[in-house]
Amino acid sequence: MTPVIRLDGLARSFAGPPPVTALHPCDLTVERGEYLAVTGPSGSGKSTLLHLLGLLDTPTAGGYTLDGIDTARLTDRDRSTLRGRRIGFVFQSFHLIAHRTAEENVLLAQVYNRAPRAERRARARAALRRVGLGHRLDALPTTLSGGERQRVAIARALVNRPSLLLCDEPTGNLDSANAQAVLDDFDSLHAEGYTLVVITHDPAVAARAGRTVRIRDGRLAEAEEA
Ligand SMILES: Nc1ncnc2c1ncn2[C@@H]1O[C@H](COP(=O)(O)OP(=O)(O)OP(=O)(O)O)[C@@H](O)[C@H]1O
Repeated sequence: MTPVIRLDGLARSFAGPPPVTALHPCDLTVERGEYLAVTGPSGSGKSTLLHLLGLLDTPTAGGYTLDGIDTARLTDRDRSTLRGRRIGFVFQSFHLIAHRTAEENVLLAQVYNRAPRAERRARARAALRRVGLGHRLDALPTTLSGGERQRVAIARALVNRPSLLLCDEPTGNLDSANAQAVLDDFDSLHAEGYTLVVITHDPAVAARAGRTVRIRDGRLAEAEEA
């Protein structure tokens, strides 16, 4: 089966001054259905890797194949379409649109799927019900708790049935009960066959993933089994 992610010598430097190699050439394969944690101290290169994996940035060397598609060959527009259709993002600070309801936030994520509006609305509601928010469809983010906001973000990330769920410190702004609820959601998504990559500095979050890679000073290495 085609891996979801294949990195071949992927690297990112910044010209500076001073010049910085944020990510040294790295190889990584993530198979469909894997649950991978990426850990590393502050400044190690986690965000740099996240931006590359999320097609939000382009590498200075090496290749990234997503779902068998060589991303280096794509135009900016095709990269955006690929990102919109195949990657679901969950960020630490939720990134919801403040003046739109939960349902509208999830609806708006579907600009890249060509379903009719009624179907998109039905999908948005189903995604919100899936994360236990069927009763808060019309709520504005400001009226939701942090845990509820993150569950709206998860519904938004899922609504296009992405190949990859890319999560950046997803529990970083949550209390421990809400963090557990989000991690439980990730477990069930993993059980359903979703591919998850979770970037975190929290060992308790990483411990939930089946596999961990570590970044240190821009170098990626497979972590030993705990
Ligand atoms: N746009 C940029 N220009 C120059 N240097 C950069 C840029 N972005 C990141 N860096 C440098 O690359 C290195 C890796 O940064 P990165 O943000 O990926 O680390 P991180 O592991 O995500 O850190 P944190 O956990 O604190 O967010 C750092 O030395 C950083 O200063």
